[in-house]
Amino acid sequence: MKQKIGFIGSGKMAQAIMKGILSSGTISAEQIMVSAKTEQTLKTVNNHFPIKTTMNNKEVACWSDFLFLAVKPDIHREVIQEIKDDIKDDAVIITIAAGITLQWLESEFDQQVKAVRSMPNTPSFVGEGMSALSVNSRVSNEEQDNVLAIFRSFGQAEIIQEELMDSIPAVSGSSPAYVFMFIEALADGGVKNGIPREQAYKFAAQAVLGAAKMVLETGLHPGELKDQVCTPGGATIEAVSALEEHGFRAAVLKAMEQCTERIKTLKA
Ligand SMILES: NC(=O)C1=CN([C@@H]2O[C@H](COP(=O)(O)OP(=O)(O)OC[C@H]3O[C@@H](n4cnc5c(N)ncnc54)[C@H](OP(=O)(O)O)[C@@H]3O)[C@@H](O)[C@H]2O)C=CC1
Ligand SMILES: O=C(O)[C@@H]1CCC=N1
Repeated sequence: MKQKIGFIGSGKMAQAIMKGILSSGTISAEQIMVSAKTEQTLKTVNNHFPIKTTMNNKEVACWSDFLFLAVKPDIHREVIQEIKDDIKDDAVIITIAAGITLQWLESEFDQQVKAVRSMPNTPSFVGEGMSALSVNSRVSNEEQDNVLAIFRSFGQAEIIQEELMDSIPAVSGSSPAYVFMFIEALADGGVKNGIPREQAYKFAAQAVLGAAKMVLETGLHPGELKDQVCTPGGATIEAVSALEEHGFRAAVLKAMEQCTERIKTLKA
């Protein structure tokens, strides 16, 4: 791919994407330019990635064929006001922000903008991202393929109906946070029983990675995979029983409900 990719905002999510893109080798460092609010962040970015950086959002806007808006939802309006007259006529604008809709982007840019709404996640950093994307009618099939190629360079990506976008953070955008909590808790339990902490993290994280791969690669129902671990009258079913008793699944569903409620309030 030869196009130029810009990022306005270089925080945690943008840096995860940059790392994933560059590690894939699909896009070279010369094809990426980023901006941020502070010089401190751009210095950090430059320490990790040999890419162009600037404090000037307009410079990124007029340079980019694919322009990521990687700022928080409530910063989108001020950034768009600043850059909207500078973007290329055929630029594809990609927001990664929770709650920012395609219709809102179209109205804020006040022109026939090509817009993509996306929800990536931080495992993009290691090339294992999961991103959901919706595009507006002005994005051509070829442009959609290019956007998918960018997102697939750092993990998996799928187009979904925009109506479902508010529900994606709870299941894949935010969920790495709860999975990290789960891994931390597993490791704490191991440490409690005397396993050295570093080994406990490794055993816990590899068990989560392996379990996820089993779901993705066997095609078996997660319940069936769970059943395969539970030896009748054995130890695992005791753990499963205790998790049910303490509302494990209900806690996850409640967390997701609250996450989705919050997304609705983040709409600009
Ligand atoms: N973190 C995550 O796991 C995910 C986040 N997202 C979305 O990504 C977006 C960013 O989140 P996240 O990376 O976590 O947040 P961060 O706070 O880490 O990053 C925000 C970035 O925006 C920059 N910024 C703020 N104001 C401006 C401005 N006026 N012009 C240019 N840059 C500006 C900040 O600059 P500086 O660093 O200099 O202050 C910072 O680099 C959000 O919209 C969020 O919904 C989506 C999926 C997952
Ligand atoms: O916490 C947030 O609002 C963002 C959206 C998904 C992950 N982080």
